[in-house]
Amino acid sequence: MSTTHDRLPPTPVETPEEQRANFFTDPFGYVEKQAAEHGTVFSIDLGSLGNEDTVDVEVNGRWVFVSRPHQIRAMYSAVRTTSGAEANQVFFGTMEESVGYIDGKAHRRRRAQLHPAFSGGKDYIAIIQQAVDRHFALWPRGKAFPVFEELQKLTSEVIVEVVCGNFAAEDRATLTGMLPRTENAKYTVDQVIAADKEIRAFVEQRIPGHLAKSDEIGQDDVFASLLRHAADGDGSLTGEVVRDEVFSLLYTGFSTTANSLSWVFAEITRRPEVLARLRAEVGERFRDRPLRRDEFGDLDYLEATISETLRLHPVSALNGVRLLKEPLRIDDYVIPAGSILVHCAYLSQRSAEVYDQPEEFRPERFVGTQIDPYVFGAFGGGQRTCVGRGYARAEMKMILAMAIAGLDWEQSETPLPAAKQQGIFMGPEDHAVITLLP
Ligand code: HEM
Repeated sequence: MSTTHDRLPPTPVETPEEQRANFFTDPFGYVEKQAAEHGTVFSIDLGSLGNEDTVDVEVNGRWVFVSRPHQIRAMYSAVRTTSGAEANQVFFGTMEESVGYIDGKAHRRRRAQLHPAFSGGKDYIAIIQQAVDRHFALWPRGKAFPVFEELQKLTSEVIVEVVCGNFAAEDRATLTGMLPRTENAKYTVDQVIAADKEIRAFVEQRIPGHLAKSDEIGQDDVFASLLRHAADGDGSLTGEVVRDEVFSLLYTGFSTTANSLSWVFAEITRRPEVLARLRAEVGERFRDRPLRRDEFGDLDYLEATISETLRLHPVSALNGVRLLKEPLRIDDYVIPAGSILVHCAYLSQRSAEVYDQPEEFRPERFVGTQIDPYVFGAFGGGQRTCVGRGYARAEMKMILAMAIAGLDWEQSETPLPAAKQQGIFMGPEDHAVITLLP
């Protein structure tokens, strides 16, 4: 238990309501301000997570941000004394039964059930290539357009195919059309919640039909694979669980990559030297054919450009969140039980203590280097590291390789757009406006 002698992390002078309003208006700007004033460990009151029955709300409102590799290591190593599920409620409000919402053994088992689908089990590369071909042909030529909106359509179509490939074509088209309504700053919170509910209901309605003909349909999408585990006697996979798991994968699967790809476009349309190196590496190879698995390793500079983009533009200021069940010492502070630890990759990845010349966009820094999860935190860390990180990198690599080989665009002369919350995730405020040459 915490005592009055424990040193608590410094906190802003504003009222809790002001802290929340300031953070949610400009998460990156607000954490930067706190780090400049208070150093590498500080807390912001982002509100209780509705856990008043189980934790002390006096401390539950404290979200303690950490951003140095040894602090992040301490946070992720405290597996037995932290809960990701309880802290994740801040994100997964409408994905109640999904992997983000469970801890311990059940969490490990669910991850094992999801893992094969996202680690090479399915040939999603061919799916991506076909979708890219169709979508690139439709992107406007000779006039400025927000590439984020186009990327959302593309990444939704691909994730629907990967997760729900056995749905009827019209159902897949409906889902693909619905998903972008869940992540775009132009929609109100109420509109987003309504879209979440609609999609979950749509998925749920299809469960009985798929169960009935499970012998006929392929087992090669995530939906079918979860239903098979359920049919094999895994009682934890109820209809509600399958519904929420499928929704969580569809949502995280399209929105994160669309935002991150938009940042790549925003960066490379302003950096002719980076684009020239990418063009030299990619060449003509992927204009008309997919990137083969054995060629993935060849594109070091492209891979490094994706890492460098995720370093400067993580999708969130909250890259890993864990509710403390017991006090934890971090540097001079004893963080009380009930607090929520936050791994803030935005701060660590822009710190001169962690990266050399952090403000510069230099993909070279990642070429030929091993990624250290406590230094590069765009995918979170520890036992809950992003389930879809391999898939996300492969999808982004494929789309970018085909864009670099097959599209040409005007160089942008305007400053890089500010980051803006699009839904759960952060993307370029202007939705990354680009102009393709005819
Ligand atoms: C650029 C793309 C992506 C980024 C930057 C990203 C980032 C993250 C982060 C920071 C976390 C939290 C990890 C933690 O708590 O330690 C996470 C978790 C998760 N991600 Fe991703 N993600 C991406 C793509 C995807 C994709 C494509 C999928 C699925 C298709 C996905 C599915 C998930 C799931 C299910 C979790 C929860 C894992 C758990 O709690 O065990 N993500 N992701």
